[in-house]
Formats: sequence, structure tokens, C-alpha cells
Amino acid sequence: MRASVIQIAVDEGESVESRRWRVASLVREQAGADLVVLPELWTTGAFAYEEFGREAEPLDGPTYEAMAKAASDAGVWLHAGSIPERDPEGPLYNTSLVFSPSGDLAAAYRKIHRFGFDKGEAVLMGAGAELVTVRLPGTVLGLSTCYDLRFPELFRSLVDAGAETLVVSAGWPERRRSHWTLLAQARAVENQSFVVACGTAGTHAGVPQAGHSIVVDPWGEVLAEAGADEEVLTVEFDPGKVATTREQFPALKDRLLGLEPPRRP
Ligand SMILES: NC(=O)CCC(=O)C(=O)O
Repeated sequence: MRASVIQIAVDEGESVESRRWRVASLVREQAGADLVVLPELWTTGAFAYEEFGREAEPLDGPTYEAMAKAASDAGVWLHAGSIPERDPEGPLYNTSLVFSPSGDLAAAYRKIHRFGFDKGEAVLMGAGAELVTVRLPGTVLGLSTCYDLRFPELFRSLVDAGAETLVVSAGWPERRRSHWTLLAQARAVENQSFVVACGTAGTHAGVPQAGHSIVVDPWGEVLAEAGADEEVLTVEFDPGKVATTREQFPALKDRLLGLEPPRRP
């Protein structure tokens, strides 16, 4: 499997329209890859809270159209990162879109864990409630977005649903870069899965982004890691390594489910 992880720089000097156009042509340049992955909320920037409402679009809005076309022009599976989705009957959602090589929507995932505690995304957007996996030739993707990375139970549930390649589309800040790398490796090791994690570069809303998109194998080895700037990270991996790792070191079979809580004295 050949994957291209497009670590886009999100800076305020570029309009959303120009960035959309630029990203579509970067996706087209990845013809020959099996899977292309984009970051979280790359139209606005994940921390540009004031832009969420202004730039929100329906699921099938301009980003959907541009990315569906780019996926079919390149003939790739495209995880198109996420958009601020305007649901006509509900709140905004942070929604990731996955397109097949013919440009059809294969999946949409609404971010479950919203970042910001009592402000920002956590109050501006609704929470998704559904796990999403996508079957590709050779592997099953499990979808997640940024802050989700801190919640191991989500990833374990994705594995229980058949996921073998855990995709994390993110806008992770430089301030907590060490957590990003550590958590990406932890999710790979504990779930004996590939992790393909795509972040953003640049600075938006005064928040410098970590970059350092990373691809980790089911043994926890880092197969590829980007630097801090805009970059297309390309990597080849053998999806069969998930099955061999799970067979040769069958730790997932030793899970103890349904443990009793401690008794109060
Ligand atoms: N956009 C996000 O979810 C940011 C997450 C983050 O900064 C963190 O978990 O730390």
C-alpha cells in the first residue's frame, strides 16, 4: 500500500478558495498512490474558531465537490480531512470525508471528542456519535480526528469493528507535539495496527502547528515522519503486517473484558 500524507500549511494569508484549489492539485499529483490523507479542518484551521460558522458548508458543498473530483482524477482513495459541516437540522460538526477512486463518498465521520473543554470547538460544534470504518482493498481504515487520539477506547472499538489502519486527521499544536508522537505510537502498539496521522503546518489563529505527520507500523516502528513545514510524506507499507503481528504476538487475545469494579470496604 502506498500512502501520501499531505501536511498542508494553513496560514491566514491564503484564502479558503485558493487553499482548496491548491490542495486539489496536490491530491492530483498523488496519482499512483493507493491512499491519500489530508488534515483536520484545513479550509479554516482547527483553532480558527471564528471561521467555523463563516466557512461551514453542507456535506456536499464546495470542499466535497473539489475533493471528489480530485480523488477521481488521481484514481486514489482520499481521506479528505475534515470540514466544518453545516447540518441544516442541527449544530455544526467537524466531519471527515472519504472518497473512493471513482470520486464517490465512501464515508463521513463526525468527530466524537471535541477539543476545548468549555470553549472553542467543544461549544461551537456538535459531537459525533458513530464509529466509522472503511474497507479498502487490502485493509480496513478506522477513522478518527485529532483530539480523539487521546481516547484509547475509541481506537479499541474501531479495532473491534475490524480496523487495521487507524487514520488520524489532525490540526495538532506545536505546544503538545511530544504527546502527538507518543500517542500515535501508543495507539499503533496497543492495537497492533498501522497509524497514519496527518497534521497541519503553519500558524493560524496565533497557534503554531506541530506538523510532524507520522506513519507507524503495528510494532510501533515509525515508518515515516514529516518535519514542521508543508510536506507530502510518502510511505509504502504491507497491510499484511497487521495479521502477522497479531498472530505472532497475540496480545489482543489476552484482553480481560468485564472486570468487576473494586468493592467498597
Ligand atoms: N483540534 C484538536 O482536536 C486539538 C487537540 C489538541 O490540541 C490536543 O489534544 O492537545
